[in-house]
Amino acid sequence: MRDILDLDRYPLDQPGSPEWQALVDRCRADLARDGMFNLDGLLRPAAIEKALAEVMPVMQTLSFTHRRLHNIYFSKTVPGLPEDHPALRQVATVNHTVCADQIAQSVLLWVYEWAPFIWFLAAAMDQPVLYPMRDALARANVMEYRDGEGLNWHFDRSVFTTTLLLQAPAVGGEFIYRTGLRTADDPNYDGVARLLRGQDPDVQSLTLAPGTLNVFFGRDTPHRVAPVQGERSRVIAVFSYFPRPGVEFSREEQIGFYGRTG
Ligand SMILES: O=C(O)CCC(=O)C(=O)O
Ligand SMILES: [Fe+2]
Repeated sequence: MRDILDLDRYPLDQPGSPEWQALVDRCRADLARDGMFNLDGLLRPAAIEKALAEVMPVMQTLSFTHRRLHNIYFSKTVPGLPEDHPALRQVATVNHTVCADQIAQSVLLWVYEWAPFIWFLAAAMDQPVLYPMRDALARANVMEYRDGEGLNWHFDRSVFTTTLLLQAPAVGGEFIYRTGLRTADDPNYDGVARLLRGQDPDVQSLTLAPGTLNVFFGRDTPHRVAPVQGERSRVIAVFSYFPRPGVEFSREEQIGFYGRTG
């Protein structure tokens, strides 16, 4: 794992050491302030190359083209919300997805399942324990955004989302997010409608560098990826963990996100 992750800078392999605890504390402080934390350069350059060499042939031949109109909830209806409420406004997404079952033996899946990585995330997220998903498709994805493609406004299924950027585009592809828009108790539909109208002053934008680990509260932080411009695509791994074991998408969700069940 030392060849893959920069464990000199980020001692994930020494849980409980003062250096590990300092890193956890730093991530918690960032989360409290920004709703996210970043570990720049966690994935070493040679490992990025290896991950891309493993994933891109699959991306070019077997990826699912995710192209659809959807609302921010990825769900046709929301109980208690009239169908014409502006929070349900439709937006368009196009990108390409490789699922975990298509890259079972890969650097990325190895990182996804590496226990010290999961322990570190649990500590940073203040969770007693975290589990990888059981879902053969959704547990880990690699998404490619080509010229003109992006991912539109949405909330994630998991409380927090973990990404590792593998390739950055020359222009566009910014990660755009709005921290603290809703809570478990307050869905803030009017705030969602204002965001979708482009009138939320608290929207922030982040340009990630390859190798950066980004962790954010995806379930309650609406986010999108701005359209990529130019030849070089944006390629990113997305990992999902849950505080309980055995989590799976519904068949409907699998079809909606991946065009198949698994
Ligand atoms: O590409 C990204 O940076 C975010 C991906 C994402 O939001 C998702 O897969 O749910
Ligand atoms: Fe997301």
